Amino acid sequence: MPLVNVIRGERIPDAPFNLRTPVLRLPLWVMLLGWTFRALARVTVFIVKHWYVTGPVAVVGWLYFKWGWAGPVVPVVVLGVAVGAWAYWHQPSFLRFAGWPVLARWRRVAYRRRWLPAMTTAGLDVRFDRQTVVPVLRRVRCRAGVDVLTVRMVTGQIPDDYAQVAERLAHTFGALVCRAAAGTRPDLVVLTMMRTDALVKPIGPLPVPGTPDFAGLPVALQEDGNVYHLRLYGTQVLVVGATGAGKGSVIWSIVRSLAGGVATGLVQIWAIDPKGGMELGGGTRLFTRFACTDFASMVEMLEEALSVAQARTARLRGKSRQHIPTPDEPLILIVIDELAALTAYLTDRQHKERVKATLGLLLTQGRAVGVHVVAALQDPRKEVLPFRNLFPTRIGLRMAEEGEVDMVLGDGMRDRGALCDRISELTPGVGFVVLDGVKQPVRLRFGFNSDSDISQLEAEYGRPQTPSGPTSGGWAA
Ligand SMILES: Nc1ncnc2c1ncn2[C@@H]1O[C@H](COP(=O)(O)OP(=O)(O)OP(=O)(O)O)[C@@H](O)[C@H]1O
Repeated sequence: MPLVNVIRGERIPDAPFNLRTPVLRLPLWVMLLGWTFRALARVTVFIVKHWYVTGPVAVVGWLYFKWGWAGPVVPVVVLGVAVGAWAYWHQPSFLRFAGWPVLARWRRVAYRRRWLPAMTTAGLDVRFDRQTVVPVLRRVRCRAGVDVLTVRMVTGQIPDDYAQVAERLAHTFGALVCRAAAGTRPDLVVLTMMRTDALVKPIGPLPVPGTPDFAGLPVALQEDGNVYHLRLYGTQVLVVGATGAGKGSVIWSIVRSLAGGVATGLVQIWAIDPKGGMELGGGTRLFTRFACTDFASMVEMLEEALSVAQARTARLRGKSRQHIPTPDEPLILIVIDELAALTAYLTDRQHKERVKATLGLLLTQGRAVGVHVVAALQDPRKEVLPFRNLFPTRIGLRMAEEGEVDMVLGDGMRDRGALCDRISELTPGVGFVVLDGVKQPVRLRFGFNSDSDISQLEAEYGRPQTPSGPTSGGWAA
């Protein structure tokens, strides 16, 4: 083997036996001695490598030899009872130190059995120096419903090669979904195999924080069971999803997470619901301003928000780069359900031009001075929303077409696992988001606020309105 032709990966022999032409003539006893040493070395390596099986078998054998049947039976029963009690009384530590590691060992054997055909049929094997080289399965870890495989890639491969065939790998290994992400070292890729879906069941409304943390609002549950915190500071949020995808649940989850601030005056929510108030009309006392039928008042609201943002910018220039909300100068959140109604479907040309002129400036200037926008949209095409790229935070719910995913979440995100077009119609509120500094999209489900939850939220945190002459379908406080 020439030392220069070495690449990472597991080499697969081409034939069951590789016969080499003899170059040295050795006596039979030397050959026998060599084979014996080799066999002994292999047995020793096997015993040490599989200590978790060979160790207990040796102990049980020794006990049997010493005391007959009673020898192994009594300790095995005592151990079984102790493990059962541990699992019953403290399941988290049992799972962490015993349950998951044992399952991971077992699963590793199952993955190893199917590894070579899986890598070959997925096109992840490499022909090099007249040999087949496949990626090495380094480690398997298990969590509830998830297997995490650490794989050492063959030289020349990148994590995106695995992301592109992730669906094949999921079917091959019997997982619901497989996601590929870069590992902790450049030569490693991490494959996450989802065995069960933690997001199948709807999630109820999350608790309302007394004082909202604008750097992390609790709005959804991630598939690993952690709460997803949305950062509002310094950003604008776009929510894209087909009809019935649950855009309303995203909006209400955000409103809910800010309700504590609404009650204390730290937050003002200005709501625009061009669909006649069907979505947001249920909780109007949470909104300082609300417009739902009159497009002129919607445009005026946007223009007023822009003038607030510009006045704050002029005041803070050279003093601070981030506005800190106070009851005197609250954070303003403009919520728009169906943004395309203002940017594309509006028939009045004049209004449309005013929206375009205002929105672009508002999105760029507002985020540093506490004037934020959360907008929902069904159709993410450029002709519908020219401002897509001005929303740093984008949430993708169920989408109608494959091509829309990268359009919303960024190039290559569908390959990296954001399968928005595959989200079931039966799971509204499920979506993907790309977190700051993380290349892989995160799957989550937003909490669902029923009509009675919204009424309760309004009753608890809403403020009495002081309409200064209601505009048609809305008012200004
Ligand atoms: N997070 C959720 N969990 C469970 N069910 C949900 C969730 N979000 C929405 N739903 C259900 O799906 C239905 C449609 O949701 P929603 O109205 O929010 O969709 P949408 O995307 O706003 O649709 P449209 O664009 O047609 O208004 C709701 O009536 C509700 O029953």
